[in-house]
Amino acid sequence: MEHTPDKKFPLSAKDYKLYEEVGEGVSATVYRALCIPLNEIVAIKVLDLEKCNNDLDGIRREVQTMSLINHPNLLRAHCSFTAGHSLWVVMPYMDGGSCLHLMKSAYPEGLEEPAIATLLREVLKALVYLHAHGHIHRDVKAGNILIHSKGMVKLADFGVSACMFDTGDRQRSRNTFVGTPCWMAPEVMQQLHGYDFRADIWSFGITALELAHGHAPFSKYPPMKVLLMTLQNAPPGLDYERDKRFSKSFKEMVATCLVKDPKKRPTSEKLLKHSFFKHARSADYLARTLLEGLAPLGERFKMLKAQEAALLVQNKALYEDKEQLSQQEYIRGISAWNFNLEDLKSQAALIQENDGVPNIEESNASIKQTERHNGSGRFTERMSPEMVNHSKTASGQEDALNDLHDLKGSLASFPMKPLQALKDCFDVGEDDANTSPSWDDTRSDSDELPTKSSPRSVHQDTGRKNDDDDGFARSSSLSHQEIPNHKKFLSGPLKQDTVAFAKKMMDNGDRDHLQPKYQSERNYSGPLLYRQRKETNCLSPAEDTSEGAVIQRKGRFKVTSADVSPKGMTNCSSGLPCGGSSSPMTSNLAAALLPSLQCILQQNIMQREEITKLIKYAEQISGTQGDLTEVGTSNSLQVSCSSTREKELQSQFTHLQQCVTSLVEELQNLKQKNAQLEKRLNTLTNRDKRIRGMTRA
Ligand SMILES: Nc1ncnc2c1ncn2[C@@H]1O[C@H](COP(=O)(O)OP(=O)(O)OP(=O)(O)O)[C@@H](O)[C@H]1O
Repeated sequence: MEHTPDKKFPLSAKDYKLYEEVGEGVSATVYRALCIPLNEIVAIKVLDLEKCNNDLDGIRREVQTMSLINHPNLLRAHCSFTAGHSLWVVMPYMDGGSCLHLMKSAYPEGLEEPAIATLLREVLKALVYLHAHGHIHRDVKAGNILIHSKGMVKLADFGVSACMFDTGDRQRSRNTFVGTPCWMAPEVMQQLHGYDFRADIWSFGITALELAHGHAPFSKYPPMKVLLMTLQNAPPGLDYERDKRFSKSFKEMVATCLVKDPKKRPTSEKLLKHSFFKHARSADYLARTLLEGLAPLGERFKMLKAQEAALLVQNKALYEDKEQLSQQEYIRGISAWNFNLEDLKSQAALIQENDGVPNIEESNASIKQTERHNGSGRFTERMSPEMVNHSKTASGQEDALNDLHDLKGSLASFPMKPLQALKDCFDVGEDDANTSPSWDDTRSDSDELPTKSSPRSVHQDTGRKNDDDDGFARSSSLSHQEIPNHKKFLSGPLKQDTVAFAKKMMDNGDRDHLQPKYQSERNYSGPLLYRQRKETNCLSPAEDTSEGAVIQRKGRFKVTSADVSPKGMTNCSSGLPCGGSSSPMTSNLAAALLPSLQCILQQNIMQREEITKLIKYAEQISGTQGDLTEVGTSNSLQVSCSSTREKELQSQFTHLQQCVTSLVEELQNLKQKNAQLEKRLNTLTNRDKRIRGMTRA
């Protein structure tokens, strides 16, 4: 399977015999094949050029890169040629398949650390080579790490790679979104200053997490959300609790890769020296621990594909309505995925149209545990029950609204240039069954692969497949559904659509219900500072005290008071008449006063409780109101504050604010009286004691 430069691979389709399908990509199908003259098993990637008419440059680049590179950890093409409407790329057959397939069929919960270290070290070596030669891979992920049954590891798929020394048109390719969302570095998404090889280091870190968990972080979310989460959330990483089985050095290695500032990420060369890679073992170890006992790749592929197809049938009824939405998501999940804001809007609009199903998704820990893997494709996402539920649930609405809010926030740091670039929606093209190459379905006698029984066969994992999807299982027959043009290229200003959508959501009265989750669920890092401000509910030292101390802050509203602190109370009493200077009183009088003083104290306590309750209630109302007002003032949503409900809430809030203020005043008065009475009582008690003492004497 190693690249053999001396061997001349024939440049004609007739010299190859295609066997079973072993993989599928966006516009390509990969077959195990026999090179007849050389009697050698190879893999042939058949690209339908008619389907790739938008990306011929990408294909040319892939083939060019694949033939020029020369590194044991990079998949190099033997040769390539056209056959009818197709381009055939002949390459070494990696009979273990991709790491993604491997996990899907045998290790759905992820791999063990030594195996991960071994695989990643090999991938890193490939990256060192690529980066040193001025290439950025741009699509590092488990789906592109291929393994051979002898344990060799190769990084594949240069479909979206770019040369850092490119100029002109090719340089422009570094100013567009390429890659697969979950693995994509924030700077690639943002495109503020372009990006370099360090984008691969981010993807490498994500791949490490993918291998550790069996799926990439955020993989259960639709692309819009992945984009927002990557930009706004703290970088993902290995969790102290959840990932106890992994070493500190593994956690550290992942953390060094997943730093949002690309300048702070290590180079591939430096990363290779990280102590984590000392845990790496031999190729033989990989072969023994990962591949032994597995069914041949073609069988595993077939099995997974059948499972995905069954799932599609199972969910057809639910799914039908969401055809376009899911289709679009599916399209986006693949490599060379392109963001399209117009498309995102329509996706949000589609989500919004559904309602009524309770939100079960995000709070459900078991679902979290069985997060689906989107992998390099989104085939199962479009049909898994979870996905269907996602689009049907109230949480879908909620997420959509939240995402639109977030999108608005992100736009501040989101340059206009990429937004324009994004308008070219990735186009799947039309289905054309006639362009498929002819191939032989039977296994050849000359097949190099040993047929082994599979103790860890795909059957083991049937139950999980609902949640665990994979690009690998995309069926050409199923994936080629047409997207109507109006869905492919939606036009119209972003603002209007989002406003309409957000407004509808608000008019439905959903906002109140949305807020608590909206606030608790997010990790507001990044540009959305207004949210952090919103959540500030205590007085900071820098707080403006001109209006009095802020005792509560929600949104743009503040509840202020002259001074309600205990210290303030003491000060307040200082100017009041002191009981000590009053006329002499007998011990009997003091005793008579005691019960009424106790009563006042009791009342005071009860009133205090009432006020606390009212403050809490006012906080809730003001929090909601504050949020809505922020939405109302935002540029992108431009929600009008004039709805009746909002007015009602506003007057309620004002009323409550007044109540709170008067109650606070009342409380202060009572406290002052209380303090006075306490002082008088003390004086009387002292006087009483003195009198008693004198009497005794
Ligand atoms: N040489 C090979 N040997 C064995 N399997 C392969 C080989 N090349 C590719 N495959 C399988 O075929 C799948 C699709 O191939 P590839 O990634 O090149 O297509 P693609 O169109 O670029 O896909 P994607 O959009 O997911 O990146 C791979 O994920 C892998 O499982």
